Amino acid sequence: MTPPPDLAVLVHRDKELMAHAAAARLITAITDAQAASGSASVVLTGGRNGNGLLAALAGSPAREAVDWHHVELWWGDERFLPDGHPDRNHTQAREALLDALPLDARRVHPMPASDGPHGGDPEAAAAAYAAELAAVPGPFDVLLLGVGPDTHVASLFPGHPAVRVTDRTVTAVTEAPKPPPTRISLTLPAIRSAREVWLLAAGEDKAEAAATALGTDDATRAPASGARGARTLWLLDEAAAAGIPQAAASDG
Ligand SMILES: O=C1O[C@H](COP(=O)(O)O)[C@@H](O)[C@H](O)[C@H]1O
Repeated sequence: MTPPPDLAVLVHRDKELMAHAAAARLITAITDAQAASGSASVVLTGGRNGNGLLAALAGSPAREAVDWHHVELWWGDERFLPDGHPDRNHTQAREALLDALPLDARRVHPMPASDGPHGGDPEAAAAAYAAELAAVPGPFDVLLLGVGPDTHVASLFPGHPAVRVTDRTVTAVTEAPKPPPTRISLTLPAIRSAREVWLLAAGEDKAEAAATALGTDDATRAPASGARGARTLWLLDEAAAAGIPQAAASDG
């Protein structure tokens, strides 16, 4: 399998190296975007690999090269839980990195919490986030997605109706197969509007997911396969790359 020219698969030795290499790549992407337009927009992901990247970035002296005040931060999905809940992707991102950065609070856009202005109504919360997104011009520069062992990305799970939503940028997700069951997620069309989509997968429990998603175009069966930007990068470690054909991958 030779990947199309707008898709690359990079394989790093292990998950620590993958996290550090992805963090370095993100710093470069942000500084490049800022050099071109004065600001950069990044969509964060939850999960082990997303948080690993943020922790690596927190420990990198090169993070000082970024003008953090002019970074627009969004989330690809959120667990619909009270603000500050330890399982919220926002809480985990704050702990891993964000609290240590000189960000402009007006440019940080967490998805609504279940104790926010929309109460426990995930549909209203999703609509509010879609409106917030629509108010800020321009495509996302980099959209990060952790790939789940079942090929889910953001909160789009295989076979779940949310994968097929195409009439809005943000959707409520109920009855998710992974706890918590109620979530908010960008839709595939919103993900596909990004300049760059980076899919992160490390560890042997991601090997089957990576092989499946890279071998199909059926996003309903394997949501990660439908997560494509103008440019798409799969960032893997050797364990997660174990099932993909050699021809598809390059050493990171
Ligand atoms: O629940 C979620 O899981 C995925 C992947 O998580 P991982 O721990 O298996 O890497 C993550 O991408 C998503 O943002 C999150 O809400």
